[in-house]
Amino acid sequence: MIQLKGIEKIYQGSAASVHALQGVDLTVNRGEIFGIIGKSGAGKSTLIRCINMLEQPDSGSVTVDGEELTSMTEPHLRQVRRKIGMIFQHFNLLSSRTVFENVAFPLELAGKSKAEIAAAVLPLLELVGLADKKDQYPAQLSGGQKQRVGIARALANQPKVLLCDEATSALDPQTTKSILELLRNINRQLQLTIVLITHEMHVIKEICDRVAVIDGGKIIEQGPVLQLFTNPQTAITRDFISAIINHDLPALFHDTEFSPEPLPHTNLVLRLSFIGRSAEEPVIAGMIRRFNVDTSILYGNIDHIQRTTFGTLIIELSGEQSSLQSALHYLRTRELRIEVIGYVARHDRAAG
Ligand SMILES: Nc1ncnc2c1ncn2[C@@H]1O[C@H](COP(=O)(O)OP(=O)(O)OP(=O)(O)O)[C@@H](O)[C@H]1O
Repeated sequence: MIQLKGIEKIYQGSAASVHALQGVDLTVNRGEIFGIIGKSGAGKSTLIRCINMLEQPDSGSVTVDGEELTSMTEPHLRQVRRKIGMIFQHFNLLSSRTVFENVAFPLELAGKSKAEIAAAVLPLLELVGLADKKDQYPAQLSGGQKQRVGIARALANQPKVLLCDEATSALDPQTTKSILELLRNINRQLQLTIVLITHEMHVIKEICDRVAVIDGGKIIEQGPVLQLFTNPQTAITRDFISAIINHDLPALFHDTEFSPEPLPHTNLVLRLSFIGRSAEEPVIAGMIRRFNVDTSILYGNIDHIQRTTFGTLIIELSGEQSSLQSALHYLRTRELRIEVIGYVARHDRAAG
């Protein structure tokens, strides 16, 4: 649906230039919700604005629904842009227009008649749950309601793609949740392809199918959201995820030295990651039953990404080295991801 190839963007400043995008390749499939996450200054806004050519790349190609945008004439581009809706962090509503008139605005620009406009706007206001606010002005609305107007306005020309530029960053957690639910609903109902940028991993976790991580103008990692959460490849991704899943060791271990190899009188500390059905299997109970090891659970978390269960456990195993190795071998045969954190000197706290 959307294909970016070799996108480069350099901003020329008076003192220095900024290489904001460096060879970005990205493919967004029809009907999916694709998230782009990155820190401040990573290049997210520049990237999303290249998709509808609000920002002109210096080189590379942008293809949306089969049309290449970078070589288009301005009038042709204006037409194509109608099929790409956009919503913004600060809503960008026209304060002197009512809710109805804000949503009607893009239809007026497209030359629609009054009757056509009335027929289009009211169902959109129903869709976003604001039919009763149609005669109010933006100043009379809450942040969440303003973003709903922004969404209705973005949908007015029946776009195939919706770009969301930090659409929930100015909203409180509860309102964020309801706006994300609305985006998920319209994605399904209208088979709308959605691209969103954010600096918050919980937004990605809540609604995205796939995600790309951008840093210093480059895509450093991308894939299905579940894969990224359960098997992050870069420190930056792990950092984002740690806002949701604790990948750090418990404070108890902060001053502990781990040996990568088993030594006499040491316990084994493991991080186990469970995905899907394996999260529901009694793996730990099975291990304890088979091998003579004591097990302390130091950290545990079970969560859901969309409808898939996943979890993380940090456990400390105590026992004879031969039993620890047998237990480790057993765990490795299960459908889990096992990370050996290391071996620690045996102490009093094991087997809680
Ligand atoms: N119009 C501009 N002129 C010069 N430099 C710019 C311009 N717009 C962005 N930049 C620079 O390009 C880089 C990428 O900026 P961009 O706004 O795309 O990042 P971002 O990830 O969206 O950041 P934020 O989350 O803070 O908005 C930054 O170093 C920024 O300072």
